[in-house]
Amino acid sequence: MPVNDNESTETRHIKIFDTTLRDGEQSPGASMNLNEKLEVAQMLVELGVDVIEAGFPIASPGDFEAVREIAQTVRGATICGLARCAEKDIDRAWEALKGAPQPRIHVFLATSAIHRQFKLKMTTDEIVERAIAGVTRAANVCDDVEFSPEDAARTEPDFLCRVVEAAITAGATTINIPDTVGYTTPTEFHARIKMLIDRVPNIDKAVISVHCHDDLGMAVANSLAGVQAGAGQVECTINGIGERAGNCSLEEVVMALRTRSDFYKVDTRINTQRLVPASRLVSSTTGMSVQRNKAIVGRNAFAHESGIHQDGMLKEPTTYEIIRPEDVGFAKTDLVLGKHSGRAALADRARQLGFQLTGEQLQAVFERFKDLADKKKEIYDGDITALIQQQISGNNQAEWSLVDYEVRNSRTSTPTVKLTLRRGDEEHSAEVNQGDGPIDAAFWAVEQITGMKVVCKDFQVHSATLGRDAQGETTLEIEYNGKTYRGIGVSTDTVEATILAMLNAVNRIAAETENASEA
Ligand SMILES: CC(=O)SCCNC(=O)CCNC(=O)[C@H](O)C(C)(C)COP(=O)(O)OP(=O)(O)OC[C@H]1O[C@@H](n2cnc3c(N)ncnc32)[C@H](O)[C@@H]1OP(=O)(O)O
Ligand SMILES: CC(C)C(=O)C(=O)O
Repeated sequence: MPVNDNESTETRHIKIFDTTLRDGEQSPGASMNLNEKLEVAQMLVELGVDVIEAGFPIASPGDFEAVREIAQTVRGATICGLARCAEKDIDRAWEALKGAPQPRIHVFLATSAIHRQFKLKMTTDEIVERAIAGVTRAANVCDDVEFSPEDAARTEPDFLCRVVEAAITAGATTINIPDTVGYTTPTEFHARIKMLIDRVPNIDKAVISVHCHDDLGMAVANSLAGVQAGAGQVECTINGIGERAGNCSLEEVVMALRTRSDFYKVDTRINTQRLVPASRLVSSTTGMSVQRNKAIVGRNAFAHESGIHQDGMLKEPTTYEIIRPEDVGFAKTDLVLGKHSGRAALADRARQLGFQLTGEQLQAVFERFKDLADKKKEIYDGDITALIQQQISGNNQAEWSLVDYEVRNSRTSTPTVKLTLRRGDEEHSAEVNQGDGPIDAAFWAVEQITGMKVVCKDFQVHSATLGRDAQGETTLEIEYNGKTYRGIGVSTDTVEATILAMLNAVNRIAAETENASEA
């Protein structure tokens, strides 16, 4: 068995054994029906996995049927069925698998002292005998037999070597070393695989496999340590689903092996561009959503919100990304605009939206953008467009600007609006207690401060963006001295959007009046 500890220069092929349909399905609530399993199995073939563990045929008629259907119809990967070291399990597994071009029976028996004493109530000799009997029965019908000493990571080293040697002699072609309860550590697991390679005399007759659980969040790290020590197969699941905290995540282990091939010096057959579609399919099929910050396939895995990172990404993507998003099936990097973003990302988005902003315009939009980002979790393109349009249409004559406002309103009382505006260096305030509602009251307050009596000809409010925290856009037309002026205002608060729209229009009037007096 060639060992790829760092000094080796040889590239080894690592088999990817996917157990989404068996161990993954053991996640509470993740059961899949026959059609769903077939769809996932097809996706696994597209992904390029070497082995699909399709189920545990003795578990139920449905599981049997799914393994049988997958064995009959899915081509391009070894199809595997799980069995206890029990005649009826092995026979049932073979019944489901036979007919597949590349069938595999996976026989398991726990070997650790805890499992022997409390669960199986068997001595070490009985375990060895039972393992031999199970593997022999499977090998009599199927050339490809995998044996797993369940809870191997907690099994006494000498006894583990004894069982593994016996299983290989009985015909096992793959020896899978499970860390069934996610207890081991990378250094310890590396040593365990190395020990088997060094001490089991016939180990070169079998491929060593690793099967790690994530109870301490180390399933991927432990699997990688196993590969580094010489394992040739990794057992894993899409999105890391599986018993309890789950299994080693396929997308993470594959991308770690690929991204750090300089270190591991191995390759896999996985078509990595299918990782995100596979993750989405399994998530929608099982109803188990993927957390946003999940490595490789999470929504945030290639999203950047911080200004310093976005600036780096715009200059050179490798500053903050070690994987190209397209390589795992994302369309592109996502530069999310939010409260941590800077001018570089805002200017870039403005350009993408078709606006060429001057330095001054960018600065003004940036200040309003930061105010908005403090109020809103996500800033959409519609928000940015609204901010820019407002700036472009109003920035030349921004004579009156909003400082603050306060609204008091109820179903039974007349609304009150306290408003403060700035003109030049001076602040002007008014409190009005009149109007049909807070928006009408806001109109009165603006009129009172600016001294402009206007007639509202048209007034519309609509949502400029999506979601509960969407920005409202107010557009209005007012008549002043026989002329009509338009105004636009955008805010998450419709009263504020109205005041801003009103000021937008009022400032046009003020600019015109000023120009006329200068002429
Ligand atoms: C680490 C793993 O992920 S192993 C796979 C775990 N997955 C599952 O268990 C899902 C499918 N399981 C099932 O549907 C059921 O447990 C069945 C059909 C397999 C068995 O059901 P039952 O016959 O009712 O047994 P039950 O589940 O209650 O207990 C398991 C029995 O298998 C025995 N057993 C456990 N592992 C093995 C093994 N590898 N080889 C032989 N016997 C075993 C247990 O000792 C126990 O036997 P006992 O009833 O004589 O004490
Ligand atoms: C059946 C074996 C491989 C298993 O799932 C485990 O030990 O976790």
